[in-house]
Amino acid sequence: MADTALVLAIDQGTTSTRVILFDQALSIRKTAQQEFHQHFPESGWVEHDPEEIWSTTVAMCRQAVDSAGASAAQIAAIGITNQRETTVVWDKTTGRAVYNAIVWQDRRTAAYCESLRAAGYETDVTARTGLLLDPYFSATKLRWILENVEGARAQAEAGNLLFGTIDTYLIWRMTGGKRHVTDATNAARTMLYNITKGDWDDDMLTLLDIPRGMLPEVLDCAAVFGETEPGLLGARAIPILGVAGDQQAATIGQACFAPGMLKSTYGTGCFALLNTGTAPVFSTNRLLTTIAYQLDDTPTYALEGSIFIAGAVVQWLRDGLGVITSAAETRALAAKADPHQDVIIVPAFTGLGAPYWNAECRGAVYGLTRNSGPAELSRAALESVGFQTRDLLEAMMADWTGPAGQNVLRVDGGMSASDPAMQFLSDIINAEVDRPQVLETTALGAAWLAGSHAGVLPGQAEFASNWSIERRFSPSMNEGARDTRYARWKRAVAATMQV
Ligand SMILES: Nc1ncnc2c1ncn2[C@@H]1O[C@H](COP(=O)(O)OP(=O)(O)O)[C@@H](O)[C@H]1O
Ligand SMILES: O=P(O)(O)OC[C@H](O)CO
Repeated sequence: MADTALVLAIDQGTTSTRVILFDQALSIRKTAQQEFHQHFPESGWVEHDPEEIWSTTVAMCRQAVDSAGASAAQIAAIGITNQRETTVVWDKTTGRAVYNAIVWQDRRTAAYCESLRAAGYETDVTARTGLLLDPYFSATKLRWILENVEGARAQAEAGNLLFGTIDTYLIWRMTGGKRHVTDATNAARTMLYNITKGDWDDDMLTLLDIPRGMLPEVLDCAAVFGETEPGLLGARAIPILGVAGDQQAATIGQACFAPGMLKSTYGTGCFALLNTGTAPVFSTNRLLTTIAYQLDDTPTYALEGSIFIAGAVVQWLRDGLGVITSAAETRALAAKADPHQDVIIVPAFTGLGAPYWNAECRGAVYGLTRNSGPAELSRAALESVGFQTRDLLEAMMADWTGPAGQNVLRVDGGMSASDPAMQFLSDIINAEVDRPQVLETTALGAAWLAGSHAGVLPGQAEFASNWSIERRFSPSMNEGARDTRYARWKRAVAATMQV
């Protein structure tokens, strides 16, 4: 193992592209980050420009390497982690996308999903893919492009168009069009992949009328995905050896390798994943079944709860209401909130995700008085994330009969920096909440996949034993208060869904 070996992790997220250079001690040498444009062409539609995703990725890779004073020769491997489900279709000759990337948040296929549900398909779709019939996933977005972009269906049937999630699109570009591949975790988010058979599902392809030839080859998370075109990051071709969807990469970065271990990532939204081992657990409580990671041809499954608004509620206080100027201000404001007021925000700005899956309802604030102000709203915003997490964990625990892990929730993501939010979370779920030293767990997971496959980072057991805690939050709320407050939240959600 050369001392100089570095691993480059690309974290292509919903709002920004981040590239982190790790050394062999898994310390961060350099981070480069750039936001890109969000396009909202119609109500409920969200798109990204694939060229901008590509250009920010190349620019941030170069910036991270250059500003670290490193050279391509020192980079042993590249790992990629990405916003999941977001769908790109491109022409395999020109490399140009035929339409913008349709983002995971986009709801344009809601009516089509509803028609499939009304026709009785949901149970079968869930049995095959682990997912629910929701516009969130790639399949109906891909179908929309084939139906609505002029000439796309004919081109696809002639074998000229390719489909990919963002990992696949980036690898295609990075390898100069030589490799059309994805990993099992990203495949599992398309609603076209049979998660128990480990292959694209022909019945799903028939149902949605999608040509199989458009789909990438599916590999393990640590595998040879290709190598960069010389010139992209210096003269040397660099191998791409690790890929996982961002929430799965965070599960890996949090070393949740044993059944019963649970992580929750608080970024724009919140995604909680419970490792359920090598056999899938199918939810009876409206959670998703997904692949946490696949190594050595063996999938490890997870139950997933997806909340669409977590840190975004704090952004709304800042950008929508203008009552704060930075997210961190919520800490001091929440501490000043009147303890006699019980303001509740149900942040259903784009409907509610798991376990409610209500696309139609919209947000609400309850319990306002003449004295309610920025302090009470800040506290309510931070608490809304704890309440929503409890909803997820209640559903998970109802589904899960395996070992309880350590009855600990490992947290990460930008909002996990908020001490009051994490303390309330611990209080309302009545469990320990552990915040790790490295909060960039998503990039860390991708780096570990690539670096361990390259032989420059430790194996799974040593990686897990190196995971270290920065702070543990323990529950301090009494049971009566916890029950009263959670019951009020449930009433607030019920009322919000009725309006
Ligand atoms: N100190 C803080 N207190 C509360 N929320 C925070 C704090 N710092 C960041 N956030 C929230 O975290 C989110 C950013 O987290 P990040 O992991 O970068 O998200 P993403 O990857 O989804 O863009 C923002 O929505 C922001 O409002
Ligand atoms: O880009 P993020 O961090 O908001 O994550 C998005 C998720 O992968 C969507 O499923």
